Amino acid sequence: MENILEAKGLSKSFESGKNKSVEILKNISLDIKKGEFVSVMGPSGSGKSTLLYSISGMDGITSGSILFGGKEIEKLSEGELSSLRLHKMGFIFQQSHLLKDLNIFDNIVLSAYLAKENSREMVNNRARDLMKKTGIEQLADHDITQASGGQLQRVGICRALINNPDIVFGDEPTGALNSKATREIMEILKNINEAGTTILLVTHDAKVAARTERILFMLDGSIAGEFNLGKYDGKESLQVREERLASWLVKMGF
Ligand SMILES: Nc1ncnc2c1ncn2[C@@H]1O[C@H](COP(=O)(O)OP(=O)(O)OP(=O)(O)O)[C@@H](O)[C@H]1O
Repeated sequence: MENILEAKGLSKSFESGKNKSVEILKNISLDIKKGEFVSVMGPSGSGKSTLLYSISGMDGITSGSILFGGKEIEKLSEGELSSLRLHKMGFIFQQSHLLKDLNIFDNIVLSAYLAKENSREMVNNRARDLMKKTGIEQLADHDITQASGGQLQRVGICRALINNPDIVFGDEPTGALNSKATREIMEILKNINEAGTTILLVTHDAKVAARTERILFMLDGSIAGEFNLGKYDGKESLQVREERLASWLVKMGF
């Protein structure tokens, strides 16, 4: 399968005090194939979120290169990069970052109205379809204050998918949810992935990672190892996947 995303020799440093910088990502190279469902695990502070924001072009890098669909994203202008993020990428965060002044439906469609790629009618139909698939169709007119954490995360998923992105990035997308809502959100992501969308998640939760296909383990700014569990297609129980992943994580010193 073709790579959708590649990082080559990616490093990133942050300024820390006068004339000092600290290297957070250290010479990382990785490939994400089209249609893969990948998660990134590792101890707190190992650089997982920084990796996600760097390879999605949300945050700049210090050296190396990132290729999206074979194109080097650092060579894109700010306008081209925003267009790439708007049309080809979707983002789901731990907190849904929704706009308080808009109802749930308008939060979902906003970026598609801005993208102007499709008519409002088409966008509205897609939003309704996504809301149905994620089980929140009854919430269209509600304020975001009237929804539960799990419902808001579904709104965040609909918003991330409204422009039919090629890849969805998630930073602890189930981090604020209880275990039932986590399972439901992971089931939705599994369906999205089966429909062809590539997904890359950061998670600290082995139960979440066990539902993904390949797990990258970060340690101190580097990818210390990866574990290929294969697609979660029902051939093997989730419990067996969790056990296989847990024993690998122990070997990795997690
Ligand atoms: N904007 C920033 N400026 C300076 N240092 C930063 C910045 N963002 C992150 N860091 C540092 O980079 C390191 C990695 O942070 P990052 O959030 O990527 O880790 P993480 O593995 O996602 O952690 P967690 O699991 O706790 O969310 C941390 O030491 C953090 O303090």
